[in-house]
Amino acid sequence: MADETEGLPPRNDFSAWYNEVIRRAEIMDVRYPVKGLYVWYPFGFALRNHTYTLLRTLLNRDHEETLFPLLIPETEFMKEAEHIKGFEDEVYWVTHGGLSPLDVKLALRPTSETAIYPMYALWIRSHADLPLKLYQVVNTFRYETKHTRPLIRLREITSFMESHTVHATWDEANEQVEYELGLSQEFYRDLGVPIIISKRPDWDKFPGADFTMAVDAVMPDGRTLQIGTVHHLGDHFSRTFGITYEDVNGEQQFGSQTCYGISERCIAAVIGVHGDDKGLILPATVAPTQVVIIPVIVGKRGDEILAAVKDLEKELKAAGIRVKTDARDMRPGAKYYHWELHGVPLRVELGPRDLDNKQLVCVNRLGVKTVVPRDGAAESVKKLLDEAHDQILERAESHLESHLMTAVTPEECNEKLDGNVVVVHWCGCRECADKLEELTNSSLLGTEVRSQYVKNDEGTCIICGKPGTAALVGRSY
Ligand SMILES: Nc1ncnc2c1ncn2[C@@H]1O[C@H](COS(=O)(=O)NC(=O)[C@@H](N)CS)[C@@H](O)[C@H]1O
Ligand SMILES: [Zn+2]
Repeated sequence: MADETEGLPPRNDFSAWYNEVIRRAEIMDVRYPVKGLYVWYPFGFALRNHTYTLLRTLLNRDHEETLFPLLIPETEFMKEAEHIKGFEDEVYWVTHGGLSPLDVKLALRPTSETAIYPMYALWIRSHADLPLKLYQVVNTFRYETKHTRPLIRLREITSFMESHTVHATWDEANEQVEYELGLSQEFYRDLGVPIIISKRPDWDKFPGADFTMAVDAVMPDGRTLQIGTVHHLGDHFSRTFGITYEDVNGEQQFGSQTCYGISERCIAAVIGVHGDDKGLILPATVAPTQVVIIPVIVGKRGDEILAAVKDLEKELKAAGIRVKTDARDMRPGAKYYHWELHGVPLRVELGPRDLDNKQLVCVNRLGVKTVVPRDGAAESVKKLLDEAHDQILERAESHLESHLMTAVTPEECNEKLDGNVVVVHWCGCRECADKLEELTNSSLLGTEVRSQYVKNDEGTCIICGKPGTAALVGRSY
């Protein structure tokens, strides 16, 4: 598929590196003839499926999966005023069936509130029907006008996980917001991606929501990537769509709702946060191939080595490890290059000396070499895969920590914003935020900041000097 000889651009030229690694590591093909729509290569799709299997495992603890239609009638889509305002210039419309114009035009879902909530209104009658917690993983469509980019900003979001829950009270919905934030923390820890959670300012919340909690990653260039959002919808949508239930006293009450979204940006974060100059570095939790065995054929013992490699592969497979053997007739170095580009967490070399010494030489994707006994290979490999995960998480955490700054003046903030995220204090008023954004060409990302590297403390507003609280400022994708 892709020519493997020339190297990748250096990672500090992140945009060029990212575009090239998406192609060379066979994640997505960007040549599809519609802007913002991309094609999954099989390797990328395998990575996507392992990632979403992990996400479904976490969601299935207290949600059920379902599937709603793609097309939303204009009559439903246009019901919630805020929602329309927020999406009217992003939504695609279907106006014809064949040659005949449709009497009601149909929206391609940009997100599915207006498809799901009319059905929730039919399903929910009594408090006994609550809480209702469903999710779906679907493609959604947004006519993005900003720069589109594979996995990061698509016009067809191919892997849009959206969870929609209904509760008896505002507080119970709020507990669900906290639950989904905890789920995000676990999901991203399993991906080795450190996150910062914050409350988006009012002008940036999801259209129709009470408030939005956002999950941000910091990419190598210091720009943030919003890799998840949890919205407390209050009863805005339940009033619009008539989602009511009979409470224990026989009274009709409006439901309180949340919705939660994660797209393939989670994969962009794995690629961006972990990679290096040689290509992808994949966490073993989602790597399509976790281990590659490289037979080192020297002299006349080729058959013996290949037989030993076959046994080893069989043993690792039987232990549930996703393993491949690369017995191609090419230089070991060229093989290493290929598997490093594809981010394989662990390489196992087996040559004549290793045969005689009944050992395996294991090298993880960060280059850490360990010699282990051939006996008990599956256990040793699983342990090395866990250690490799800890190492890439530690590497990512220290990158995040070193790219989180503080500033007390707009000038200082402006200086430090290059390649970093900055924590300031902000009084909470829009004017000061606008001023800061204008002075520093950045966005005020959020308050109530939750990260082990950020003190969510009080201070004086960076613009007006009035009492303020910690706020995250950054440039985002
Ligand atoms: N054009 C896009 N391409 C890729 N991912 C996107 C795009 N637009 C949004 N996302 C991701 O999708 C997540 C959810 O989108 S959202 O608009 O914030 N929230 C919703 O749509 C809610 N209905 C929750 S499902 C965002 O946090 C962001 O990570
Ligand atoms: Zn202020």
